[in-house]
Amino acid sequence: MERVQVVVMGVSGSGKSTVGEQLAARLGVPFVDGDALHPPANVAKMASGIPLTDDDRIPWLREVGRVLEDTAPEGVVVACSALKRAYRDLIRSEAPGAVFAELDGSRELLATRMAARPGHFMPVSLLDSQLATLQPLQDDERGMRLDVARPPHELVDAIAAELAARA
Ligand SMILES: Nc1ncnc2c1ncn2[C@@H]1O[C@H](COP(=O)(O)OP(=O)(O)OP(=O)(O)O)[C@@H](O)[C@H]1O
Ligand SMILES: O=C(O)[C@H](O)[C@@H](O)[C@H](O)[C@H](O)CO
Repeated sequence: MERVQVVVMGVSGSGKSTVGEQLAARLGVPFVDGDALHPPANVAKMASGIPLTDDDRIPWLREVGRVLEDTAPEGVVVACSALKRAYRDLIRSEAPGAVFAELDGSRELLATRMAARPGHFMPVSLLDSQLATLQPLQDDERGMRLDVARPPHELVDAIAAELAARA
């Protein structure tokens, strides 16, 4: 198998962790949750309802890129919001082979899923800022966009098929 360096991206509640973990298992590569790479100060900020700034995110995005590049020779799946084009450019500067799978959903569906999720640090009140910050994947970026109204196993199938078609 070709080396796979996949970023499962999207706003909070879009299913990055759920889909990313299952995709990694399907591909037989490690899974890393980008939330675990945030410095504690970033998590504390989000938990108190304050959106992160570019300055908060930039060192974290570099780390995401390094993890994509260095984790394992067979590749890795990383869950990372990667909301702006410039953020994805930064990740690609560390990991040029990165492919992005963007999880898209309506505000209503995302808010419902966030509210139903117990014990997570991210408040639903930050969803609007996440959506306002999001710059969807552009045509010249390697990747794909998927509708999160579909069940996780279908999303995993679709991403795996697209990766296989590109290999
Ligand atoms: N495709 C799906 N269909 C139904 N429920 C889903 C789907 N994807 C995720 N969920 C559920 O929605 C909630 C949010 O998913 P998850 O925590 O994976 O999102 P996330 O993007 O990783 O969020 P965050 O970045 O805020 O941690 C979870 O309770 C999860 O079980
Ligand atoms: O860039 C950001 O604002 C963050 O990465 C968020 O997206 C969260 O970490 C994540 O979604 C947890 O809810």
